[in-house]
Amino acid sequence: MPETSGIVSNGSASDPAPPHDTFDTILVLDFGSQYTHLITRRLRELNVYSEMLPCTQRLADLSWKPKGIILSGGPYSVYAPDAPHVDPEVFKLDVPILGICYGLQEIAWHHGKNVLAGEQREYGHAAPNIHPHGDNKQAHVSRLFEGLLNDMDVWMSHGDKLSRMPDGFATIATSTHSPYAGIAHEEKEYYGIQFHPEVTHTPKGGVVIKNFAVNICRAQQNWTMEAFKDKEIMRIRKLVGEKGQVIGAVSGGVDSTVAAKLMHEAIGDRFHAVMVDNGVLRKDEAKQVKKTLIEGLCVNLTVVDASERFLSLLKGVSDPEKKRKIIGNTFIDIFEEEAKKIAKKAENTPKAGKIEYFLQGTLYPDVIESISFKGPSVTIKTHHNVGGLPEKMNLKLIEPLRELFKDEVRKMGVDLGIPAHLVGRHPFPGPGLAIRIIGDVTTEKIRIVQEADLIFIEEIRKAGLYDQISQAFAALMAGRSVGVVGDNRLHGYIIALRAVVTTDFMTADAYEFDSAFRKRVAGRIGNEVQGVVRVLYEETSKPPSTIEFE
Ligand SMILES: Nc1ncnc2c1ncn2[C@@H]1O[C@H](COP(=O)(O)OP(=O)(O)OP(=O)(O)O)[C@@H](O)[C@H]1O
Ligand SMILES: O=c1[nH]c(=O)c2[nH+]cn([C@@H]3O[C@H](COP(=O)(O)O)[C@@H](O)[C@H]3O)c2[nH]1
Ligand SMILES: NC(=O)CC[C@H](N)C(=O)O
Ligand SMILES: [Mg+2]
Repeated sequence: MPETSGIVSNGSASDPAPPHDTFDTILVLDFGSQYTHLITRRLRELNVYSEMLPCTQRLADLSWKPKGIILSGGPYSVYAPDAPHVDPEVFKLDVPILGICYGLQEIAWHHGKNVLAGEQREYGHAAPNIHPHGDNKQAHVSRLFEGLLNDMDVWMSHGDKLSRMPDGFATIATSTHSPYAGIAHEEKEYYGIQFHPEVTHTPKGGVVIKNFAVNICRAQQNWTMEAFKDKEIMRIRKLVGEKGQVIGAVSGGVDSTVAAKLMHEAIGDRFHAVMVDNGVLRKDEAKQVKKTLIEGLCVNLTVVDASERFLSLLKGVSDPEKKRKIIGNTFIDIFEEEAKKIAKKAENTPKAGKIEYFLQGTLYPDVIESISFKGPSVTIKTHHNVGGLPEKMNLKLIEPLRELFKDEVRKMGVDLGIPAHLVGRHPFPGPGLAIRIIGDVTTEKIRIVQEADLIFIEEIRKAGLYDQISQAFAALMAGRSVGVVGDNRLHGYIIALRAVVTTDFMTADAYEFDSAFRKRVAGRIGNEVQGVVRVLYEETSKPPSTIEFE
């Protein structure tokens, strides 16, 4: 990934003022816990800016100084030969450190290798006792637990424990199974807790995180979406320069629309959005996106109608991975062609220079996997990938949303004046209906799935359910089934409907419609979509299923 790829870069020469230079920043070092991203989340809810980096981050490579460091939990045992450890320089930086679970054990390990496997694992709820510490006359509750009472409800998930207290540390909390549920070295401002304050199962966890970040690290609470947005616009302006041009792929989805609007605010018409009609979009999507982006948001947009090109390449292809690769590669070819055309046009305009950057709407969850020190996990599905593009075209990436979660991006969208119905849209995958049609893709099948999808979404909106559902769509099943239409036999198609509720799209539950709703939609699709004889509802959760159908 190029150095300038986004705002988590450690600050390259061409990267004027990344947020960690402008906002007090808490550095979260990730040991691979499932909850690490929640720590950054909780901090931002406090208006404290934070960045997450792999636990193996070398401090010498960091161009900025954090206000404090949080060491996350992780699945390893610190005493195992291959266990990950932080750069020892972390302990020479003279900033407060909070260790959570593995992080606590890592602090202890660094101070005397005193961690071992416990006899009893501790999963779930616990109610630790908060201990006053200090000498007898001046015993006080640790600053980490200020404002908290005993028997606070916390969530634990560990099997290892400290064998003894590291030198200079004191116990600040105990629980039935954890004599070292909380430890502190108040002079050095090092704190360790065995429980997870970042999860919602620890209701007062936010207070612990606030005590650490605001009271102990003295981080200013000035990170707001508004301030972030304004600073990001300034940063992009400086980065791109007075004449630089930027190209970006937009789909009409939330992420690329917000990124495009932000880029337009920053550099106006020197930003060129390109939307590809790949023939497998939802009904009238290309027309609608054009209207929204050009008329509604004044963004400079070219819609490339490449539907015939895509459909001829997809002809006879049934394997979903092959479909994804064909679509991904053709996307890349088309953007490359468009970038050349735009560059050629710009040759004659004195106000604009060459195209140097490529805009992507990458979000934080997309990044977590790739920056976790464990490295990317196995490929379940090849996500259509515009990431191959900048390298091939010699462009540098700009990813202004790289630090944000979807709901934060939606908030930024609203701040940028994008209408709520657009920022609230359900996600739609780049390979589109091609992966919602099982088997080969034909124009007839595309028509059927588009019409069924339109009815399903229309009814969901009418019932006022759209915002309660994270993603809903129609898919077309393989094979045919016999129906009877107007006294005739019809060997027709089968539509499946899927609606899920999820926060991060990594796991999901089926949304439960009432039977009147289900009958109404099935009835409408059967009657109105020619060729359909059967409508099924799919209710498997993810896992074991996935959200898309292929
Ligand atoms: N038809 C398309 N034309 C141009 N670019 C596309 C198209 N489909 C997808 N992309 C690009 O792929 C990126 C990833 O797609 P993805 O669906 O994850 O995001 P999105 O469409 O912006 O938002 P959402 O997740 O809400 O659908 C988009 O941000 C966009 O850059
Ligand atoms: O832009 C995208 N390009 C893709 O190739 C792609 N594949 C799946 N998805 C979306 O990702 C989420 C999780 O989907 P799955 O459970 O099917 O993996 C769901 O929201 C899917 O719609 C994609 N989005
Ligand atoms: N959640 C964690 O960080 C667990 C840490 C360590 N693996 C333990 O079992 O104690
Ligand atoms: Mg999309």
